[in-house]
Amino acid sequence: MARGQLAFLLRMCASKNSISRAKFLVRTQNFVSLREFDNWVLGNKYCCASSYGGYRQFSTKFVDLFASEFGSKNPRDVGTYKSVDERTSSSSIQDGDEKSNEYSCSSNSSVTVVESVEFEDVLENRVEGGICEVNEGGITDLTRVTVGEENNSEGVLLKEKVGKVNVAFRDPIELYQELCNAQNKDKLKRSDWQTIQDVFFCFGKSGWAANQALAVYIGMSFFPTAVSKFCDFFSKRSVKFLFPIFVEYCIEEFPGEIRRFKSMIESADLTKPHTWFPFARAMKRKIIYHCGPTNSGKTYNALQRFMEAKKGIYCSPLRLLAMEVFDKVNALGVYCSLLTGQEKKKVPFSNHVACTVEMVSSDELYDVAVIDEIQMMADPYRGYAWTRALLGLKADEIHLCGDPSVLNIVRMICLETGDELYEQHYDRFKPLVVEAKTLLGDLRNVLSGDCIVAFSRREIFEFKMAIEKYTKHRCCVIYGALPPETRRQQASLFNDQDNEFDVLVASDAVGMGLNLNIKRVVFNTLSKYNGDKNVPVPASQVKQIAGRAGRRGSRYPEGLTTTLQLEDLDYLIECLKQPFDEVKKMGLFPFFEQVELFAGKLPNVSFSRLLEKFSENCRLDGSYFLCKHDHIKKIANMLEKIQGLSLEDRFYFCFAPVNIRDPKAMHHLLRFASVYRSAKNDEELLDLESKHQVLSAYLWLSNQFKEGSFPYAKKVEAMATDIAELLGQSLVKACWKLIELLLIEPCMGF
Ligand SMILES: Nc1ncnc2c1ncn2[C@@H]1O[C@H](COP(=O)(O)OP(=O)(O)OP(=O)(O)O)[C@@H](O)[C@H]1O
Ligand SMILES: [Mg+2]
Repeated sequence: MARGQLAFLLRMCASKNSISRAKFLVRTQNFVSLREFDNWVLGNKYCCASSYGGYRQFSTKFVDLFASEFGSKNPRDVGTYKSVDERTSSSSIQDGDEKSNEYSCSSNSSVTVVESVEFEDVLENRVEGGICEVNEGGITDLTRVTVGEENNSEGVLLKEKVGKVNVAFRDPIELYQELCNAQNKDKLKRSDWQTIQDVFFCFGKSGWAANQALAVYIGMSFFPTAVSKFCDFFSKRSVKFLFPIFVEYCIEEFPGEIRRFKSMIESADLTKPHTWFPFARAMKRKIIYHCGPTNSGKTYNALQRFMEAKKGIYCSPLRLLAMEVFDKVNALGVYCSLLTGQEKKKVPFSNHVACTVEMVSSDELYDVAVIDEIQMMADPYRGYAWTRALLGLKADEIHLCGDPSVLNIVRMICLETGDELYEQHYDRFKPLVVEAKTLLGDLRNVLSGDCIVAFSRREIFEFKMAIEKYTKHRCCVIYGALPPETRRQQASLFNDQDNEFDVLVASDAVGMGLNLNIKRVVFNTLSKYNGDKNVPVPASQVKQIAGRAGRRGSRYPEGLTTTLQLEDLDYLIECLKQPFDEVKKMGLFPFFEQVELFAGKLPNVSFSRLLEKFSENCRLDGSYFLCKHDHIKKIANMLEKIQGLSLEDRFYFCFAPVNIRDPKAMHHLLRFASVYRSAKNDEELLDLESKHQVLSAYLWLSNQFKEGSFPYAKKVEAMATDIAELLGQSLVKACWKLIELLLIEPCMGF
């Protein structure tokens, strides 16, 4: 950079509603400081709109004035300014590799406009995309500059500050002022202090610097004192001071590296997720938010519209709830299929489907969609599925059922998507009553219609056995690890009045939306193991679980709740009293295609490392967070050693619903992944061959003996076909076999 010149960027916004902007790198010449340049701008009656970091932003008006000063026809065209060069330029500056076109302007000052697309390109992302801060969920935009709606009537570009501003973009002069006022608590290390002393020693000895200082009336004799005081000042604030210069340096010296990183960051761009679904955006969707506490009729009302529709989809947070809706709707004569990660029950002639929210497809077109428990958008692990459903469902009418915690966020989404939002507010049918007496720690106080809530499988069975031993009650059990069919069977056994099973012992798997014949919810404890330690159950979850008591239409329309132990009662009351917290962010997770794009920028990296890198570098808008994915990474790590799986295979294997804390389940997943692809060596091929022989033997036997003696013939036939196909694939890639055999049996003359 030529001495005495300061480089800064003039960002000029173009017309309202247009995203194209004129971009200039402007160098002041003969201006001592940016401030002096500002004065020149103001002196020339140009309107200096605002400053952005170390750069100046100007309104469209300024661009026009600036253009007319230099005779440009089109103020938004960099090239036009350049062409003015012939008429007004007084000289040309050669500064490093950059060609600068100098334009004379007023008095004895001049401005240099340098077209610097590369440089601009690098900066654009940072300035336009906002200033980013890395946090747990990737990079979040803290500052956004939006052109268009936020241009006020004077054409002044407004900066929407969402958080603190990164010093990289600060004007050194402003920064200096701020540093002067700041109370500095940073302590330098001894070695850093020594380094700074050395630098200032050289500076103090520099004849050039002393000469330059004379120009601002710092005499030669005072110069060493000034340098020493400045050294002191600087040493306490050196990091922030140096940073803007560091940024300038990096941009000039490492454009390639910066461009590479930029492209990696861009491929991990999760901003503006509503634009990922152009078909849904092209629709004018009507969103109806059924907002209220548990047992207030939200799902019921949404389902009325679902059943009336020609084609509908119901998205549930739980398999059991999807099944409940599937049963209910079919019983009412509306043909409805069931789709969960594990089950596909296609009901002939059905136009309706009840599914778990992860199974939602944004390809199909629906008249009515219901997304139940919409507040789950904020769930740290699964939130992305609700966010995707809300943004991506192609339905004319979408009914959201949930508590008020995400109402504001849904309002914001609807503004972004352009969907119409209607709100319907509900109150609980009958208040939930807390029983102050509790069970006093004695399971003999269990009554018919009680649901005892425990958070571990072991406790669930202990309670079941104790209750059945010491009372006349029989218990059904529901917990997450039970297959959905078994859960459903247990739920209907409990709901059914004509049997002795009148008590339910359950985990939080009964927590959402279900309608069971529960009179009283009794919490065994209100803390839960989170994989690391015991933590209090969040109030929102306590409310959900307690809300299972006294459902309208059940045998007990008035609900009670209490605890097993007296000491837990206060926390229960506290939870039920707590208002719904407003949720500020919703979950997001990349689609496979996004991960694949990112993988292209980072070849030869393991899948779990890729996910790690993605979460470190992804960019998110302020109202989103990246969903936790430790469980996915754990599976990815386990599958690392399996050769030959494609990135897509790995991605979907990692989403398999296995309990990562269950070694058996993990072992089997590993085995499934190992045999998923064709056999990789002779041993595996032999294994497939002998499996096929066993299956063939079964089929042979089933044909020899009377029907029914070998009942699995159909299944076995399907398995045999699969294995035959796998064998075929393996043989196509069987070059290893030849090599191995050649090594082992060279004498056989292959
Ligand atoms: N208008 C109604 N007529 C008859 N039954 C109703 C009506 N509204 C709701 N119910 C019944 O009341 C019970 C609770 O309703 P619903 O499941 O809609 O509550 P919810 O607000 O969705 O609760 P949660 O937040 O727990 O999911 C259900 O069994 C439902 O069938
Ligand atoms: Mg509901």
